[in-house]
Amino acid sequence: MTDSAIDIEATLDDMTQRLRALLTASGRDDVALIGIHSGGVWIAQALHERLGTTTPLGEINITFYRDDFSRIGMHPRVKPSNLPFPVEDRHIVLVDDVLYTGRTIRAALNEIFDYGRPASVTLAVLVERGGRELPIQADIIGQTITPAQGEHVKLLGPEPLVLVTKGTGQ
Ligand SMILES: O=P(O)(O)OC[C@H]1O[C@H](OP(=O)(O)OP(=O)(O)O)[C@H](O)[C@@H]1O
Ligand SMILES: O=c1cc[nH]c(=O)[nH]1
Repeated sequence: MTDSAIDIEATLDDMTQRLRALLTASGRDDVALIGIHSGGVWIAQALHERLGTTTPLGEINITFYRDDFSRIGMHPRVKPSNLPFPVEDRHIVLVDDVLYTGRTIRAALNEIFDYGRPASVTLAVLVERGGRELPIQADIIGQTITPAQGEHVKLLGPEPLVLVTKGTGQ
């Protein structure tokens, strides 16, 4: 089996603890979680279970909202978004696996706001790496990693969850 670049289970436990503390401190105990397809949904599922959140998990697929959509087009079998709760006035926790340029989060926020106006959005990511191209930061970061120039990190899953680092051309 491929070795994970980080201990995912321990990182998820630690994120859950910090997220719970943050939500309690800000009076946002009643939250709805939304994972970004696909790795973000796996992380959101893990946090949803650990937090014991009662609102069903939401999933969004940002394909239509990507700022390079006209360049890459759409995969014919793209999985649709599913937000099984009203977004209006809800405290949302948006979850993704990797935060890099911030463009995926920008697209996800646009999509969420098309469903309604949330009371707040808290961002939780498993890993963040440098390279932001937009003024977007996460509230909860599992691990900060510094891949070498040209390396790409990817979360494999859903079972087991493994974070791999690949050089360009591999
Ligand atoms: O901050 P950014 O520069 O937007 O990068 C982060 C995004 O990149 C990856 O998704 P990707 O679109 O590569 O697809 P994947 O979920 O299939 O890996 C990852 O899952 C994040 O959603
Ligand atoms: O390294 C990276 C950069 C963008 N998105 C990823 O998933 N990994």
